Amino acid sequence: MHKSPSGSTLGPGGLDLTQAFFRPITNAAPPSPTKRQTKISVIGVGNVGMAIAQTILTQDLTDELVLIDNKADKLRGEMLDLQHAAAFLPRTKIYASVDYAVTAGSDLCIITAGARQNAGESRLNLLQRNLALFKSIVPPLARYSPQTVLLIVSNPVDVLTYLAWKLSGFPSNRVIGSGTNLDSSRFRFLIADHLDVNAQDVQAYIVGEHGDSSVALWSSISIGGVPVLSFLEKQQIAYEKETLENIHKAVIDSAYEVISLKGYTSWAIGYSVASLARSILRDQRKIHPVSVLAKGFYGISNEVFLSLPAQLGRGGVLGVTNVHLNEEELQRLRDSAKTILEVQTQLDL
Ligand SMILES: NC(=O)C1=CN([C@@H]2O[C@H](COP(=O)(O)OP(=O)(O)OC[C@H]3O[C@@H](n4cnc5c(N)ncnc54)[C@H](O)[C@@H]3O)[C@@H](O)[C@H]2O)C=CC1
Ligand SMILES: CC(=O)C(=O)O
Repeated sequence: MHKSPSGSTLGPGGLDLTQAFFRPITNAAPPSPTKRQTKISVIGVGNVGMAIAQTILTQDLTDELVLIDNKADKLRGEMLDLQHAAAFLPRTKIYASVDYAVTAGSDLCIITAGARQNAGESRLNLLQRNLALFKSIVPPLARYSPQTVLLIVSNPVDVLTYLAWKLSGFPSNRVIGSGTNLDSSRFRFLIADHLDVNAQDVQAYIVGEHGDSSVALWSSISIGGVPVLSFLEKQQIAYEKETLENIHKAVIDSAYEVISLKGYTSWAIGYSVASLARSILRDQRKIHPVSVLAKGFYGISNEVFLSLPAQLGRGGVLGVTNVHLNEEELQRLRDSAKTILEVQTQLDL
């Protein structure tokens, strides 16, 4: 920028930017003082963080998007690359910094930073690698945004959600793990594919650990309002338990397969987390299977986070649905809680 002889600012080509010619809109109303800006911070700009960021942008879920990572060059590169799409996207201010001060006043902080699985590796194996990292991430986030909702995505997501709860000192309703929202989408896709219906018409939940001990709630599946298992039983159509188990196994194997093929998973988790961001920030009161403090539900007496169908809104978790579990599902859910608890006891807080 240069100055003209009159002292006004000159833009590219020496054009005087203060001339009326450059004011594209005249008599514009001043910005509304009552409009509340929404701010989302995404911590970690790897495959998952960027898939989430770009889905949030395309779905117009926030006024400000902040990116944080400890790799300054990659971070700036990702920020610029997204900013350069401004002409094709809803208007969103995008910032990036290695300094957590930029996250101040966030409504939602999404943590995706950390190590990911190698091919064939369990999520639970990542705990020690991501523990130290969370100790450096959660306290500054909580300090700069004391009213925020924390949404944890890094794995092992259930144990790290518990850790984030402890490190933040937040009430449990404001600390949520993305949990089995993704597994349930994979489940709905596979059921829909099997029955040749639309996945959006399939209501079906995977609960428990986001991982190998997850639990499929077969007894509560419905399609277009028709409860599947009781319908099949009443019609005396022998439903194959093995087919059902195979679908659940395919859900568990999904991430392993994608990781062995492309090295990581990203697009589905991007959409999954954007759906959670929408329900929280737009106070949708929608039910999602997400990782919540499970103590007191279904006979679970320990402080563990695992996925249950929960109602999400502006305050975070508004409640947990009283979905009916049969004896087998109940036992599997308690076993899943035990698996998570065993890993959690390795935490050195
Ligand atoms: N909960 C879920 O459903 C899913 C969870 N994940 C998990 O998400 C995490 C991220 O996966 P990817 O993005 O594929 O990994 P990635 O390796 O592509 O990205 C990780 C990012 O974290 C950053 N990072 C590392 N240490 C940091 C620190 N101290 N502060 C700030 N940033 C830091 C890295 O620089 C990198 O940009 C993994 O733990 C993975 O297992 C992945 C898919 C689904
Ligand atoms: C990596 C992972 O947790 C998933 O895609 O389910």
